[in-house]
Amino acid sequence: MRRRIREDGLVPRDATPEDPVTWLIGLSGGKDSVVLTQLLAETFAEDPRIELVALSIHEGIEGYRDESLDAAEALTDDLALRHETVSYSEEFGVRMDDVVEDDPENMAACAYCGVFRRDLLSRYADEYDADLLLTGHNLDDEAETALMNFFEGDVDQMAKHFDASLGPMPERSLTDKHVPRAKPLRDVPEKEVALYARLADLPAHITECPHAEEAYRGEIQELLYSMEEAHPGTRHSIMAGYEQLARYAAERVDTDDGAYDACDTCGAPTSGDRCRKCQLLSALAA
Ligand SMILES: Nc1ncnc2c1ncn2[C@@H]1O[C@H](COP(=O)(O)OP(=O)(O)OP(=O)(O)O)[C@@H](O)[C@H]1O
Repeated sequence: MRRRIREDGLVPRDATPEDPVTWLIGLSGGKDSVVLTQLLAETFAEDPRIELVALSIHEGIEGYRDESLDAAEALTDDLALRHETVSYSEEFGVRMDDVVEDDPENMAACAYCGVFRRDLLSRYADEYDADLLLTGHNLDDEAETALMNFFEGDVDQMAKHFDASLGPMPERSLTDKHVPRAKPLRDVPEKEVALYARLADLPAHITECPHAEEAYRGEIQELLYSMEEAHPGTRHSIMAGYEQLARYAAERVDTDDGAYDACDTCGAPTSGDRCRKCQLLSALAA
């Protein structure tokens, strides 16, 4: 993780103890974000150039999220880290347990949840003046995303991925519309993250979300498991090649084509009149 942070140039050269940078960590209380938070806190405990803040989002998933937020609370207490908690119900007036029942757009639960979560992570990153938003995505998560972009033939998405979170900082085209993101655990296989959480006895909540049903991602996951078993190292080589291709794509595709506007309803950056989150909230309210 430390090598990844160094190679990606995540700590800006001009950060000083007098003028530190703020890193917002998305802390779900699951194993990946718990390990990420623990390692970042250890690494930067004595570094006055970096201020860490953890943000946990309660999606309104009874039982599941209550327990993982307890884990997040225990960890941040232990690390004496600033920890903020927000919820879909307070922010949007919806709970995922009800959204899956209503399902006005006939979509998987993760499709709603991902839009709402991204909105809150970006909004609070802005609110806390964060310079970087860090999430616990691991090697398996990233290799799945890479393969999905390949299989969907979505080169523009590869370019966006590079500029948003994948590329080394100096090589990314950054916009002032979104706080840059980073995934420092993206070289570490999921099983190794889980093992670390167990061996370090971290308070991680290791259970699958009861609403998880991303059918396509599930198929890709199966494919990756079997390829990795037959050809160890497949995930790493996918990522090495993908990063290179995404870099070339980002050089050719203008990922900030100036098409950003403010959403008519909430003011969030969007390429249309209304952002996706506001469209979904209207559909849920109808
Ligand atoms: N409820 C949440 N609150 C804050 N951050 C979140 C939340 N859910 C996800 N994230 C961020 O997005 C990353 C990837 O999400 P994913 O759905 O894989 O998480 P998870 O399986 O709930 O937990 P983890 O990845 O921490 O094991 C997480 O590692 C975390 O950084």
